[in-house]
Amino acid sequence: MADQPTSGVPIELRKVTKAFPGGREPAVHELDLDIPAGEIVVLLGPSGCGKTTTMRMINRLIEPTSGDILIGGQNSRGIDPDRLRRHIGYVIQQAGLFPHMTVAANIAQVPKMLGWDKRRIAERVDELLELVGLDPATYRGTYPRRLSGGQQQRVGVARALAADPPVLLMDEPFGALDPISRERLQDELLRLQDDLAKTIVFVTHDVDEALKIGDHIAVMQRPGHVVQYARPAEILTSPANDYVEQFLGAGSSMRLLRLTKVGDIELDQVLYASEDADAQELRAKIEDDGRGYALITDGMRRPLRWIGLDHLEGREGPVGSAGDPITGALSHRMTLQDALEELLNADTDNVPVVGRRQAYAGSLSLATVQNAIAAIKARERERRLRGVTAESAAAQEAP
Ligand SMILES: Nc1ncnc2c1ncn2[C@@H]1O[C@H](COP(=O)(O)OP(=O)(O)OP(=O)(O)O)[C@@H](O)[C@H]1O
Repeated sequence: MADQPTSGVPIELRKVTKAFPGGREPAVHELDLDIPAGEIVVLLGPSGCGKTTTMRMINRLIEPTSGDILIGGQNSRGIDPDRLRRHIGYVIQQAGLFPHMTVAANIAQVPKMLGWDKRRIAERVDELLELVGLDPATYRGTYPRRLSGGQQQRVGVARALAADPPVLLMDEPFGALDPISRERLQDELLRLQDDLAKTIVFVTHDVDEALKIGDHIAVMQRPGHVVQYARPAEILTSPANDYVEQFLGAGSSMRLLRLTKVGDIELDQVLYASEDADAQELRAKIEDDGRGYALITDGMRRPLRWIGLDHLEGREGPVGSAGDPITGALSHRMTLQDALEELLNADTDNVPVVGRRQAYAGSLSLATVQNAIAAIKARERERRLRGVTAESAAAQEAP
């Protein structure tokens, strides 16, 4: 097995149409879509808008009536369908595992077809089980019926990744799971994708799922075409038309909170110092800063304690162990919604945020979150206004 996973390749759909015999309208109609390498692109839309048909044309489970699909620049019509499918992982709802095969045998299907030797397959199966968070010793010999829905889905993902394909197609993979397992698997997919950088086409009709996991979202409408193709924040703050707006539904502020990561907003820069800092020098800095407190960090800049002027009163030499231990820290990867929950339950108004290697990156308070949401909305209003002005100017110039 190569150490570096094979990263994604771009997929291009060029005027792709699928008309099923006897259908009143085509399932997919002249669809153009550029799916960048290494991104998660979500096909989002109501039932019957052609999401599954689009996806299944990519791995040629369904043949387009017309149009072309290029995978890594190569026209899929020229690739043998079996060969194509070995290079495209496919994950479906309820995993679709073979019940009479063990977990290991299910995962090993494609490597076996590719003629890998037994040892390489066994090593790969264990590696993949680890990757999707299942202990190999416990699960490799188990049968699917003994697994929970979430565990089955993890095995489904491991199976799709078995031969390290550059492309993954995921058709409502978490649709049958309870909300908690579903969230967990979404998080894990994002974590995996950080390392794997596959090109992932993901079908869902769940708006929140799309906003959370998509790098880009293609909002589809019947008959099989794309009405808006943009990044999640843009779809949320400037829906292309009434159809998209209605499909997204109400609650855009709450969705913005879910969509925005703590690391995306401007954090409060509370003064920080190490335990070695001179107590009286720090005291002077805190007085200058005006906030009345600072954060003490260790040598790796990891937050340890809050310190106030009273803790430093009369203290000579280094700060040492003075101050009150912090009761928690927020990760820069958390959504603002999760951060808000923590802030509401925190003992202090400000909570430190940690970035890579748990190093202090800034602080967050309720007021900071509120300002950030207001700023995102104001930016968007301004952008829309500019768009409208440009449109009316163009209309006036028109003969
Ligand atoms: N094999 C088929 N034969 C005839 N019509 C089909 C076939 N497969 C899909 N269709 C029709 O094509 C249209 C698009 O179906 P498709 O399954 O791609 O939609 P979808 O957006 O994935 O819907 P869902 O969310 O319900 O899965 C629908 O009108 C469907 O009835």
